Amino acid sequence: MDIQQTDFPGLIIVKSQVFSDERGFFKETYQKQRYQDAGINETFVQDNYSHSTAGILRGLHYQIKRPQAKLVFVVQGEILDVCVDLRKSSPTFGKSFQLKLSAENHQQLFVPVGFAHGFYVLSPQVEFMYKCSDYYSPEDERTLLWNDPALGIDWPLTGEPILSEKDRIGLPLYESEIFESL
Ligand SMILES: Cc1cn([C@H]2C[C@H](O)[C@@H](COP(=O)(O)OP(=O)(O)O[C@H]3O[C@@H](C)C(=O)[C@@H](O)[C@H]3O)O2)c(=O)[nH]c1=O
Repeated sequence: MDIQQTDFPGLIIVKSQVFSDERGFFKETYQKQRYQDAGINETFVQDNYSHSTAGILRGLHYQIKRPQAKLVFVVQGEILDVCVDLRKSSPTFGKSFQLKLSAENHQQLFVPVGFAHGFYVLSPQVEFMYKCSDYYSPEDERTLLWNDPALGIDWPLTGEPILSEKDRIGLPLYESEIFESL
């Protein structure tokens, strides 16, 4: 397993070993001991799966009282994954991290608690999967505005992104709740 630390404390890029043969390939997408050895100690309690088509933008989401660490990866297609650090005492507070995740590059991103998370779909179809360290809690969910100029995120848009109503009316950083004690 290949582990790459980022400049954002706790945000880790993971690539499992891919075993290819004439039938295709095999890889482990989570293995408790190996991921713990890589510094991912969370207990995951929920697995999620979404399907999206080109031009869809989901996010930027976080739960404020029941924050979720996430282990995210793409099973089909390609996305630009974006995480914004909302941990007040973090050296990268308010900054965004971007990474292309695809079925082809086999990368996963471990997003620790304290980040808002979202992605933009780059391919015709995307199958996206992720593990979460806490349960979905809709009343606790917050949406950070994807195009808040203060975030300076360079989304590689090919037109107007397709958004949910919730995401269209997200709040800019200066009006958003942040993680005061992280
Ligand atoms: C996230 C989630 C949604 N839902 C329901 C609520 C709603 O009716 C429907 C669609 O929800 P959403 O519009 O929030 O789905 P979506 O925009 O895909 O939300 C996800 O976005 C990415 C970027 C994340 O980081 C995830 O944590 C999650 O917030 O699914 C659940 O039942 N459980 C869940 O865990």
